Order: sequence, then C-alpha cells, then structure tokens
Amino acid sequence: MSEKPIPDRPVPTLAQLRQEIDRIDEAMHRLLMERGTIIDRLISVKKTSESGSAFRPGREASMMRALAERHEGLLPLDTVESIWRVIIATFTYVQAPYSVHADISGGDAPMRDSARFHFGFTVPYVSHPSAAAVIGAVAAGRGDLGIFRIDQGASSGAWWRALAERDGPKIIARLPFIERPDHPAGTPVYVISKPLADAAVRDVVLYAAQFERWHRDVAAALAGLGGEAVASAADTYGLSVLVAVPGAVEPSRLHGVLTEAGASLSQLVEVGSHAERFRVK
Ligand SMILES: O=C(O)C(=O)C[C@]1(C(=O)O)C=C[C@@H](O)C=C1
Repeated sequence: MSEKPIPDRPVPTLAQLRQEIDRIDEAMHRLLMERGTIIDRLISVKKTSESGSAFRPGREASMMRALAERHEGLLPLDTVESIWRVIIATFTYVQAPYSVHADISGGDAPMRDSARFHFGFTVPYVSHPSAAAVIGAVAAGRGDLGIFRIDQGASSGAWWRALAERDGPKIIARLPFIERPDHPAGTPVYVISKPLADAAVRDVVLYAAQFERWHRDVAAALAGLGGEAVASAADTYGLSVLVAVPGAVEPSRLHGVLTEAGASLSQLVEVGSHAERFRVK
C-alpha cells in the first residue's frame, strides 16, 4: 500500500527515513545493553551460582504470552517471538552457561530448528542418537537442558520412564510457548532439566503411567479430567503412557479415575510439569 502524503507534512526523503531507522536501532541496542545490566544485578538476587540454573519457565511463558497479546503491525509474530526467545535464552545463558541436548532419533532437522528458534546460536546445541543419551547428559551436567519430540510416536520408546527416578531430570516446559498453525519451529517438544525446586510451573502436570495393557476407556477418562495421553510405548512391563492433566487434579484422583475406568494401572509417577499452552489462531 503506498503512503498518501499528509498535506502539511512533506514526504520524507529516503535519507530522513534511514535516520529514523538508525535512531530506533540505536535505542533498541542501548535498551538491550541496559537489559544486560539488570540481568547482572539479578544474578546475585536469584543466587544463580548456587543452583546452577537460571531457568524460570513460568516467567518465560508469561512473557511470551504478553508479547503475543501485545503484538500488532507489519512485523510477523514469528519474528518477534524468535527475537525474544533468543534474548531470554541468551540472558539465561549469560547467568549460567548451559547446553541444549537433543534426541535426534526422529531426525536432526526439526530438533535443530526448534533449538535454534528457542535458544538461538550462542547456546550450544548437542545432538544425541537416543533419548537415554539425552537424559544421561542432562543428569550429568549442571544446568543443561534436553529436548524431545512429542509427536515421534513409539520409535524412541518410553523415554519418559527414565524421568520417574526421584532426583532425575524432569519435564519443565513444552515448546513452542505460542502455538499456532504454520509455526516455523512448530515441532512440539518437551524440555527437561534437573528438578527446578522453586521454579517449576504446574499448569499441566505429567505422569508416567504404567498399564498392563491399554484399555479403551482410558482416553475418555483422561478427557473427563481435562487431560490426555500424550505418548505411549510398549515395554517389558506392559504399556507405558505419558499422561498430561491439569495441575489442579490430585494424583489420587487421577489414579482413582483411571482405575474406575477399568485400567490395570501398576504405577503412576510424576515426571514434570509445564505452563498452559497459549494458542493463537
Ligand atoms: O526473570 C528471571 O528470573 C530472569 O532470569 C530473566 C529472564 C529474562 O531474560 O527475562 C531469563 C531467564 C528466565 O528463565 C526468565 C527470564
């Protein structure tokens, strides 16, 4: 659309418009540098060096939601989302360095796209051939993250079972924070880290549920609680299902509802939690 000249305002020259762009770019750069000075002060307030991890997934999710709600104009939402993901992930990294370990058993490209979109290029991306290798790397590191593809089917096995151990890594986020059709890094992934004592967000809580076999009424029973079976894989013990339910649902209620539905449930262990999904049409 061509700009109509405003009668008492002369059409600006290209040089004048570029001056405006330079002014805005400088202001944005100075604001980012100022953001860095705040982060510097925040490190001691958060005592990041003691915990080894600066992640606050709930805070990040609410920041991304505010960004999406505020956004308007020419710039695609994808672009602002990726810019802010890189800002936040990199400011997390400067507080306490970490790597992102990816299970690429379902292909490297979607995982790399997801990691680069959500964590940028400064944060190292390390690929692994299996889920077990990712969980091992996260367990061995101080503040590292692992990412798993949610829509991979049963090909990588019941990887979530390994998160059931008491002090083992746990799911802390589901990406992308902003869900919409044609998202450029839309592969749904779970992020794991060592347990984040005071920082976990519990809008959605995840459980490793062990069944002797699948029961057709389980899906309806979970839907009745506002939950779902996210993934499942057969193993030597029967069928392991990764179950997601709203945080308000007590484990005893979940257990009761599944049992009443006729499921032969042998184990139900929490394996993490994450923020509510934020959908944009
Ligand atoms: O708010 C915090 O606790 C921060 O460390 C700041 C910040 C950010 O850069 O905005 C970085 C990491 C957290 O995951 C959340 C937000």
